[in-house]
Amino acid sequence: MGRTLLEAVAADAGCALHAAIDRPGSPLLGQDAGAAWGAASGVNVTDQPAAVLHGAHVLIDFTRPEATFAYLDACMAAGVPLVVGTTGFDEAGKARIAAAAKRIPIVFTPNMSVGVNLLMKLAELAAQVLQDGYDIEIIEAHHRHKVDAPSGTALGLGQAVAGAIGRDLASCAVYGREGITGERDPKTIGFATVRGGDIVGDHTLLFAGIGERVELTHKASSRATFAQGALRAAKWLQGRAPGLYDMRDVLNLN
Ligand SMILES: NC(=O)C1=CN([C@@H]2O[C@H](COP(=O)(O)OP(=O)(O)OC[C@H]3O[C@@H](n4cnc5c(N)ncnc54)[C@H](OP(=O)(O)O)[C@@H]3O)[C@@H](O)[C@H]2O)C=CC1
Ligand SMILES: O=C(O)C1=N[C@H](C(=O)O)C[C@H](O)C1
Repeated sequence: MGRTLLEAVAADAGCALHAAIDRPGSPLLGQDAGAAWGAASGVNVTDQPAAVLHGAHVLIDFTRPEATFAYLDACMAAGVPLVVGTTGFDEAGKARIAAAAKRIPIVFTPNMSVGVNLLMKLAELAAQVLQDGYDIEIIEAHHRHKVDAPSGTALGLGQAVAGAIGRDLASCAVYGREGITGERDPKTIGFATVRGGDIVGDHTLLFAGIGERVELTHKASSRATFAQGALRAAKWLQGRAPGLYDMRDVLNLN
């Protein structure tokens, strides 16, 4: 995503690259951020967020939770808004982001695409209509390099559905099945994960009833859609009060 973001910034006349940050020890440190695809950006990659954030309008983060926490601290110190696309946080990690959002404006969202955020909205409506007599399952597929499962988007979909029909996701989620599982409990929400090749990101929300089923599916075919969403969120954050926002706020879907 870092590279896709750099390409998106370079192509957007409304954006300018201020800094490019990678982890300590990265072989890219000190190199021009555009070197990876042969387009000089004039900005060298650094592992020192605190040193480069002053003067930035926003930091966009697609990394790992432990890196996000370091960027949260640096953004709070510099008073810089933050867009967090990283997934894989536990409840304590999410609480840490929410606490930081009392001091700086943060957009925190597992999926920056317009289509998935519309899907979240449609999911709530579908769940309200189909909550009785339909088994709810969420199936996601991603590339072989993805390290967290289920995807942040799948969990977000589960949260949206559970919230819409008054179920507690923490107690009704079933993450995969194996062996003699017994019959399906109708109140559960099931998750299934596929990992392989270069799948950019597929999500299906399935309502399976007797005699019919409804499937709501989103398929991302390019990571550019996530980068475009991140830039949209970054622009939307300018001048916002501190607070925890998500992509549905940015897209006016809430
Ligand atoms: N919200 C959304 O729309 C989307 C969210 N994502 C999420 O974004 C995250 C990144 O995805 P992706 O780009 O595919 O992952 P990659 O593994 O390709 O990239 C992660 C980057 O973070 C760096 N990194 C890892 N650990 C640290 C650390 N401790 N400190 C600083 N940097 C670190 C990696 O450096 P190095 O390679 O040198 O280890 C790498 O540059 C994932 O959580 C993914 O789920 C992805 C796409 C869309
Ligand atoms: O890791 C990815 O690639 C993606 N991660 C996000 C997630 O976990 O939901 C969003 C998107 O599907 C791509």
